Amino acid sequence: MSNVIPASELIINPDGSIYHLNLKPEFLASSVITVGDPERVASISKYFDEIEAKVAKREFVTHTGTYKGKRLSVMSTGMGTDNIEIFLTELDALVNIDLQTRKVKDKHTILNIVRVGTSGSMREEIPAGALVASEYGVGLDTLMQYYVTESTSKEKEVAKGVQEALRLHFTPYCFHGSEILLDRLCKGEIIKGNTVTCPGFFGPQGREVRLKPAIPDIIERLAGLDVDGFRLTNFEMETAGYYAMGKMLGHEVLSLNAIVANRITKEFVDDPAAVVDRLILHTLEHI
Ligand SMILES: O=P(O)(O)O[C@H]1O[C@H](CO)[C@@H](O)[C@H]1O
Ligand SMILES: O=c1cc[nH]c(=O)[nH]1
Repeated sequence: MSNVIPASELIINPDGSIYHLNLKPEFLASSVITVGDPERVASISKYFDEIEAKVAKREFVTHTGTYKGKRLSVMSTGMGTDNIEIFLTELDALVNIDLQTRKVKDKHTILNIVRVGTSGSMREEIPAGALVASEYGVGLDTLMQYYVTESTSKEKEVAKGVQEALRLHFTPYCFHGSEILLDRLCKGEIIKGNTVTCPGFFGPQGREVRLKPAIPDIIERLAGLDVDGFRLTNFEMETAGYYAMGKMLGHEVLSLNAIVANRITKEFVDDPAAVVDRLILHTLEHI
């Protein structure tokens, strides 16, 4: 028998919805497509046969409906792993906690969660316009300093390699995405990669606008890393948080990346929405 989770720890709104996502369990499908940008939710749900629910609070916008008869939720998370921590904790609570009794349910429900996001390539051979499925996510943020995690020896080796390459004062984290979803979605034009998740878009990804990054050669250091054949491919801001939280909470999670920038050739795609749309249509067909 699990303990009652107090009102201050898992917050339920007066209408019975969960605090930040503003959702009730019945509004959530078991397959969820996630995006960073709240406006991207409608650019996916416009392909639905019908939309049964639209809910919004802060950066968390949800549309639930059906695509070719399959029930799906599309949800936005905003940017960064701090948002992903809130997002996945509350998403999991909607299916694995009885919100009336505030107890963990005896039967665990697994969600299929696919991130459809944008990303920058750190490899010349992965051009702007490519689509990448993240096999591993490596987090340069400190979110996992606050959770008790278990990782495989390969994940630990990669994390240590990245720490040494960047001479960081803390250990980054590394987690594998869902094998099941990789098999299902990494096909056609989608290539496999390993994604670095950064706690920012500019300095932490080696961009210099007015401020000097502390690690100005971060791209070269990360792109040059080789841990027994393991190579990093692209930068973004959420994947590692998804993979770590998803594994701890027991869900299938995959991150798909529309490469909009190549940091080596300095290119940015002419029409980012068109690249994202290719990834959206692929995801809707195969999820
Ligand atoms: O396009 P989204 O999903 O927001 O993903 C990427 O784009 C944002 C930065 O522009 C970050 O959230 C990064 O992870
Ligand atoms: O270079 C990029 C492009 C998209 N998103 C990122 O975080 N970085």
